[in-house]
Amino acid sequence: MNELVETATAVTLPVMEAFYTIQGEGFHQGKAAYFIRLGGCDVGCFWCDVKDSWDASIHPPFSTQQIVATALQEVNRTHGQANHLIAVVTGGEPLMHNLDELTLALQAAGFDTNIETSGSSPLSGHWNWICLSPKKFKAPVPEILPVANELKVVIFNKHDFEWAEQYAAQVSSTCKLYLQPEWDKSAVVLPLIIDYIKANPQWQLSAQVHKYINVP
Ligand SMILES: C[S@@+](CC[C@H](N)C(=O)[O-])C[C@H]1O[C@@H](n2cnc3c(N)ncnc32)[C@H](O)[C@@H]1O
Ligand SMILES: Nc1nc2[nH]cc(C(=O)O)c2c(=O)[nH]1
Ligand code: SF4
Ligand SMILES: [Mg+2]
Repeated sequence: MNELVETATAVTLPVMEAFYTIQGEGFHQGKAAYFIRLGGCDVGCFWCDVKDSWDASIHPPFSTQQIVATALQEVNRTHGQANHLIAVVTGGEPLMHNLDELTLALQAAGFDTNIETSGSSPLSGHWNWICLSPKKFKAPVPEILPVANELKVVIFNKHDFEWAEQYAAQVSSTCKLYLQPEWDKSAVVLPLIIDYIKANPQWQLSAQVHKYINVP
């Protein structure tokens, strides 16, 4: 008798680290959030603050079931339930992976799903919140612009304001607008950002608060 043997391979994703902390950036800054940092990035920002994430092959693969079980275990230990607690999927560039299964499983477990992305790979996943941080080194795919909930542009020098406006013109009218100083250039660019926001109050400051309060 010929039988079809189902060889369903579980989806696995390279996980660099996962941690429960305070969201330090953007619209949800200050809220408790469980971060899942996936390995792999093909964008190559020279000022990236997590370059160890770039090579996916050095980060061990985990099934979505394992990732979600670990998330539930961690938040249950500290909080008691996942009900609408934010799970932030970041990286690396998380959209290098198909995130449909992970986000469905996170939502089924009760989490809200938020993503931090450069938008440079095709959009996948089911998201409660999309934070788009476009990069000059690999442009976002056009389909992510109208669905971004938040546009967060890293400012490295004075020319980046004009570049930020080009993206602000392409996102939806409800998309929140943030300027974030490149961490090592903060002394120079933070005063420029403050002046810019005072003159253009549709923009807000995102200051990477986690780096000031020393949480992951
Ligand atoms: C490490 S990235 C990972 C997610 C995705 N690859 C991206 O770039 O959006 C997370 C956030 O940190 C920002 N970021 C990375 N390096 C930074 C730096 N040196 N200073 C300020 N923000 C930085 C990115 O722009 C992004 O908004
Ligand atoms: N606390 C905290 N907030 C963050 N917001 C975005 C982060 C990221 O690296 O994606 C990040 C991070 O690494 N830590
Ligand atoms: S896209 Fe994100 S993870 Fe990739 S190099 Fe740029 S900041 Fe780093
Ligand atoms: Mg970070």
